[in-house]
Amino acid sequence: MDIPALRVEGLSKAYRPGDRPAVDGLTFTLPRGATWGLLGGNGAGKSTTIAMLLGLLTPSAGRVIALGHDMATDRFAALARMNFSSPYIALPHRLTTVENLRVYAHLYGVPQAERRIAALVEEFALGDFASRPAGQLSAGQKTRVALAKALINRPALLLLDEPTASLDPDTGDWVRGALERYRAETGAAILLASHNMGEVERLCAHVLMLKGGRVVDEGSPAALLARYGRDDLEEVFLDIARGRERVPA
Ligand SMILES: Nc1ncnc2c1ncn2[C@@H]1O[C@H](COP(=O)(O)OP(=O)(O)OP(=O)(O)O)[C@@H](O)[C@H]1O
Repeated sequence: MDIPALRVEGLSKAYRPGDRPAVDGLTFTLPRGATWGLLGGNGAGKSTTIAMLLGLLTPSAGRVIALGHDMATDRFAALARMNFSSPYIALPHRLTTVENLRVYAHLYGVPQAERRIAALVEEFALGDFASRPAGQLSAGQKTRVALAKALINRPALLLLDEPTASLDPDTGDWVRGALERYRAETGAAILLASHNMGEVERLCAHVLMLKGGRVVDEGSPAALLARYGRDDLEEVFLDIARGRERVPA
């Protein structure tokens, strides 16, 4: 039987008892080798979802099965084959780019770590600031180091929270290409939370539209465009955010 990259069942989180849940009964199955998008306005529950998928935040209810491992009971087996990048989690700022990559390579037990680091320095063009402390890098440079860190253990499941948010359009485009290549070469699955509709249209086979912690619509970008009678995902997003009815089929 083919084990999906991620199975999420009835996942919910209320930060305080009695609060409206930030994530409310999320259920989906991410197949291996697919890139899916998690879209939603500010406060829709994307980061809370990703934090629960990584086991950083304990769900109030529901289950996460990552690469066949239940995150509640068998988290470390899954985490060894997962990785992530998030603008909310800083790299140790006194360590240089390469020292950071060495620390993470060690944590993940990456074989032939120096070769892997050299390949990532090359791929993400980190050479100019390889010996500079992470705390002295620009936001865009930090993002590239964080993405290199996210790929260090060749993860089978990659969770990306706003992976290109601080990048200029050219670098953002190039990072999207690198992610596509990584997925094509390794068959990894990627879940991507993003506000960038162009990015989601380009990378994602399927999109979950979140509002108030719930999936209010989902489908391939093409199916969503057709369903709402729109030309781009930005318009679909605005329709959903503003509660406009979809165009009748
Ligand atoms: N640590 C926390 N304590 C209490 N409430 C929180 C906490 N973190 C997030 N929330 C609330 O949970 C809800 C979902 O927030 P979350 O950060 O998951 O949304 P998001 O979709 O990632 O938003 P954004 O696009 O703004 O990053 C929001 O109402 C937010 O205020």
